[in-house]
Amino acid sequence: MLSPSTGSVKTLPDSYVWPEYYEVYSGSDQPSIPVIDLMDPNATELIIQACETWGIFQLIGHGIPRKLVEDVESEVHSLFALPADQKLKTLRTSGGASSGYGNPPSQALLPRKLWYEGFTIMGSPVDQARVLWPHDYQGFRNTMNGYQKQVKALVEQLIRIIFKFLSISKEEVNWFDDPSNTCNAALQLNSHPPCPDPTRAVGLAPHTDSSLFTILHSWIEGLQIFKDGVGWITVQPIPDALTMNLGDFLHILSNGRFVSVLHRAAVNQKYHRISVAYIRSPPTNFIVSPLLSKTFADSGQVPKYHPVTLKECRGLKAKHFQAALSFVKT
Ligand SMILES: C=C1C[C@]23C[C@H]1CC[C@H]2[C@@]12CCC[C@@](C)(C(=O)O1)[C@H]2[C@@H]3C(=O)O
Ligand SMILES: O=C(O)CCC(=O)C(=O)O
Ligand SMILES: [Fe+2]
Repeated sequence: MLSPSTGSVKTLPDSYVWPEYYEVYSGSDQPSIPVIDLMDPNATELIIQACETWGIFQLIGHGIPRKLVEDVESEVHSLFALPADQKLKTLRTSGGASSGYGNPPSQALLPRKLWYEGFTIMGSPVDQARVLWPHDYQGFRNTMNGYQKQVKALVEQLIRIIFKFLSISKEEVNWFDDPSNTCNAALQLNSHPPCPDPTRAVGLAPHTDSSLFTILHSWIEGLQIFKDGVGWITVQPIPDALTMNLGDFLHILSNGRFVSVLHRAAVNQKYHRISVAYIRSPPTNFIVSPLLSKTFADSGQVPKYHPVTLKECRGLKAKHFQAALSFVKT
């Protein structure tokens, strides 16, 4: 967690220095992640292909209005601009999956400090909004509610495409449409203020999301992904695109066919970078096993992972960081 004074700090304090950390692929042949137009008649095939090769792509033609995304940016900026003692009133209760201000669970026990502040919204944003702005919380609440609704519909549309491809039936995932389940999604707000020494500092540290699918918005460069055989590469933001990344649970469900992409956020000297992730997961106690669908199970594949719940997976992640999934391997 950043200290309140870091905005004006001229040199990077030692506690934020990550030695030999910032190696980014800089070859001129740097590959870039696929850009997919949801209105393209071949969108489904392109999405499946991108899930198999990259685990991440940029989506255009998604129908989420730019004005709404601009409003979200501006509300998130005002949240992080609040005085520290105000933000601390919403401090997350533990390292676990809860709402509020503080480092998210996979980032809670890292050896070095992050040039980063985070805020998690699970369920309705109203309780936290009331604490942050006791007299004027409607703006934040309405904007976040509106965005939550739209990204929820979009991410579920994509997950359905994938379930269909994996021949997973509605009955097998009846939790997916259960409206009483509010702990299966989080709006993760991330703030990376300008940093005096960006090549030695780290924003959100390397992780995979334990989600099915995540929708990520940021207008400023900073998201980096790890591509096998290439190394860390920077994702170039495209106006109006949303970045879609797969999480551990679609990786496990697909028996490793889809990539759960390792990613992190780099910081920069000039801009205050905000990013907003909508992370959609199964319910915490649902047991996910590879080849859930009978069609796939009958195809003679051997499961590469043990059945696992989201709860177990998050616990492993908090303890073992990127190595977490290796503990679930058969
Ligand atoms: C609903 C979620 C999803 C969480 C946990 C909980 C609230 C915060 C989310 C994140 C956000 C940052 C990366 C991550 C890996 C983390 O550390 O916290 C995510 C994690 C997950 O994907 O499991
Ligand atoms: O800031 C970014 O681009 C990455 C955010 C992210 O990975 C997350 O919130 O899970
Ligand atoms: Fe992430």
